[in-house]
Amino acid sequence: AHPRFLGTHIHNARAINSSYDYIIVGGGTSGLTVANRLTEDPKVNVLVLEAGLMDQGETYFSEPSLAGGAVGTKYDWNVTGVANPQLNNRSVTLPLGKVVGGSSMLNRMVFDRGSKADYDMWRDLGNPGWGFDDLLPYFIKDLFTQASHDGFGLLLRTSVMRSPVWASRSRMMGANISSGSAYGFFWGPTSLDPSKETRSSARSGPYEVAKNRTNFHLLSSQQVTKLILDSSGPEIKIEGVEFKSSSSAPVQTVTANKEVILAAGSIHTAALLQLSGIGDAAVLSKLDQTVALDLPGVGNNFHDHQYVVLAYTAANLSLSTANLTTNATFAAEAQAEYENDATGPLTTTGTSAMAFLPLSSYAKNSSSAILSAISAAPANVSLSTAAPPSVVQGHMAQRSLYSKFLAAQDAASMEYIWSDPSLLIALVKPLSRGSVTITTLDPFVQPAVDWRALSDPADLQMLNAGIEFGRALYGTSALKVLEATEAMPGLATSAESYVRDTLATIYHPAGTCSMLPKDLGGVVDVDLKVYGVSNLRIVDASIMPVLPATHTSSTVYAVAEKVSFYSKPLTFFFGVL
Ligand SMILES: Cc1cc2nc3c(=O)[nH]c(=O)nc-3n(C[C@H](O)[C@H](O)[C@H](O)COP(=O)(O)OP(=O)(O)OC[C@H]3O[C@@H](n4cnc5c(N)ncnc54)[C@H](O)[C@@H]3O)c2cc1C
Repeated sequence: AHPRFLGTHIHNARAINSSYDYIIVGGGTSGLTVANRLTEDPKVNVLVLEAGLMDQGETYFSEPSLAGGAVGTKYDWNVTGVANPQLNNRSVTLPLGKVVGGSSMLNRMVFDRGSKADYDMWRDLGNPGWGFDDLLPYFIKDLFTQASHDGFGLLLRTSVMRSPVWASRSRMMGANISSGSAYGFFWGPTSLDPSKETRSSARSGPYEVAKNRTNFHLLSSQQVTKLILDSSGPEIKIEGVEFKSSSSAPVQTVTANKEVILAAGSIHTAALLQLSGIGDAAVLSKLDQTVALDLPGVGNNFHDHQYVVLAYTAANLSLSTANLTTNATFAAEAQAEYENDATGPLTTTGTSAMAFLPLSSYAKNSSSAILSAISAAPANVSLSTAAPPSVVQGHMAQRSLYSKFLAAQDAASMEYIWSDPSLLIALVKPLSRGSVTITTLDPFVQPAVDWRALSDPADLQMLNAGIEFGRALYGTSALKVLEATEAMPGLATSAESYVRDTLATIYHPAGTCSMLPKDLGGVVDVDLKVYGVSNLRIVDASIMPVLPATHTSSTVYAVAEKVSFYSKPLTFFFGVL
């Protein structure tokens, strides 16, 4: 047995206990949120195993204007997807946090929620208790216990507007983004501590709150490589996990007295299940993996938000983000202002002015044709031929709800982010579905991430319409003052070829362990327990059956808050508002 260690962040793997009530795999956004809630009960002890490092206080983890600076560094898994024929055989890179705090440390800090229709779709797919009204208390709870007037929590707010043209002249369309009407133009909130104007993350929030509790241990730089299964009973039981600091390091083990909770994110949670013999038997057998549990949904239903840039130059833009790189005096003043007073342009990420629009708004002329094409297409049009029957059934159920969703006026499918003087245009309700699959039993080889973007032709049609609408915005009186010229794609290039050449992820992978009925390709039930396993839950972005039309972090926190309540043994729940 290991000697008992009464610390929190443990640097020596030998210093942990031999068993814990709960073992959480992944110390990211969802994992740390659940760890914080579980360790509120001093009788419960929790170990978080995190593959990444603890940060060293780098400025890109705190200053809003440097948000995303950790992408491509040692704090990023640096995953590359498989070549996609629909994208002219390009492989798209997918940044993912590999650090204590996970992707909440790498993200661009937009902190919004989807519309009522987004989460009601989750409920209507066979998940009672997961509609917008059910989730709202957990959105409000988030990391932070005290709600402010806008419902986004005291530690979160927006700051100085660095895009005055868009922000002041875009017509505010009355969007009430915190209570289920997340469509129209708005100034997006950011996850930001207003007392210091620094990033709020799972590291600065739940980790800081929980870190001095003696019942909370976090072991970083240790990758969980396998779940240890006991298959002797009617349901599989997870006895514990194996972990290693590197491919060549010795395997270590730790035992779970109650539950193992997977929070390794949409790519690695699915891969870890497959490495442990839980997944689509057809896929596992090909790898000579012993099939402990045939659960075809694992790794399927993978989807992500995706964007292109409509790039402009502007003759009449006096103040812009670019001044920070092109004007040394301006940049020095901004830096001094931030350091001395925590004010000024460096308090923003530069991408807070945004619009989420329904199909009928951005595709006025083509929305009927797009809806008809979706209805007429074979239900499995976007799926691989290898998709298991239950996954096909689940996709059919999604598509029938999509048709209603896309026809609605109060549900968005396209996002516009102002990045002066250009626009990022993101498809936030894609129909195409891909997969995440291990290709070897070596846990240090990244799984194949097959995005299959644009495999459903309707996605391309929506993006084409989205680009046309974006162009039209520059002709409105609000934006005409910029005297802007389109730089990319430029009128000589067709929108379609531009999309195929440049479409990229906007960093919201989801769906690979969907919360759905099992016969619809589900992996977890409404308590987020894995089907067929008595003590295994999944709490990360992989459980989203359909991506909401919003940036995902606030939804990830809300899901983790909701499941913490289910997980908590013998504790009382006092309400969340
Ligand atoms: C570059 C970028 C920009 C983004 N921008 C925004 C934004 O502006 N707004 C927004 O709302 N959302 C944004 N997101 C998305 C959002 O941050 C994620 O949806 C969310 O953080 C995912 O939370 P998670 O708990 O599912 O996974 P993560 O937070 O990624 O946590 C997973 C953790 O598990 C660890 N792990 C993985 N495998 C193992 C293993 N085998 N053993 C041990 N540990 C393991 C990882 O290292 C990681 O720390 C962005 C994401 C990225 C990457």
